[in-house]
Amino acid sequence: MLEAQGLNCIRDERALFTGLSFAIHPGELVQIEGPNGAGKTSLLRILAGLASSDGGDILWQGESTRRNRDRYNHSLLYIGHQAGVKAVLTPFENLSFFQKSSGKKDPDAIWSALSQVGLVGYEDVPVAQLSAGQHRRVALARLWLSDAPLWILDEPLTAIDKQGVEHLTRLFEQHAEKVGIVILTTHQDMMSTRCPIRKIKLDGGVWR
Ligand SMILES: Nc1ncnc2c1ncn2[C@@H]1O[C@H](COP(=O)(O)OP(=O)(O)OP(=O)(O)O)[C@@H](O)[C@H]1O
Repeated sequence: MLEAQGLNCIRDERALFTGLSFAIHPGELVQIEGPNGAGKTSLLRILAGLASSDGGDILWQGESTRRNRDRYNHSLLYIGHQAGVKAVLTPFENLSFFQKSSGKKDPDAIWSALSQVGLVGYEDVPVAQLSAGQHRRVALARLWLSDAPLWILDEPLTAIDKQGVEHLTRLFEQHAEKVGIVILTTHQDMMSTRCPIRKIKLDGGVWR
């Protein structure tokens, strides 16, 4: 379970949210909603440990993430706006690099992930030469390679076509069904058929 306890986030002397508290259980698919500038990315970065809050705490499996940062980092996969994809490398090289970071070497799994995101045939093209949607797909292919139970995804559907959005939505549902947790932001409509999407809304310093 992931718990936010009384999180405050002040940016540029503006309170994006204060006292934000929630608990997200295994099996939940959660969308953080709100208009541009409401603080969605700020919240996801705080949850992923990439930015500091201005008060409050985050608990993973009942323990403060400040106390056991390594354990928490191994439990989560964060894909943000800067998707961590190296433009000079090919999709295959990017995914090999990601795999190695978790101590694995499994080319078959990389081929399978490339197939899931429709990039077989582009595996040896430098990412810099790919389209925006294909670039995003390289980043998202990591979802098929990750064992992390907690996925924190900032706008994963941006630049993805309609069919891709449907395919990713099925993947998010499957991850939740396998008692994972998916927390994401998107401005697109997501039609989840197998798993209700819980929404947490940020708007002008208030949340619900
Ligand atoms: N490090 C920072 N320093 C100063 N201001 C920041 C910082 N990070 C975010 N902000 C400000 O906080 C506000 C919220 O930004 P954030 O990116 O979290 O919004 P968002 O809800 O994700 O927006 P969008 O829907 O446009 O992606 C913005 O006004 C932004 O300029």
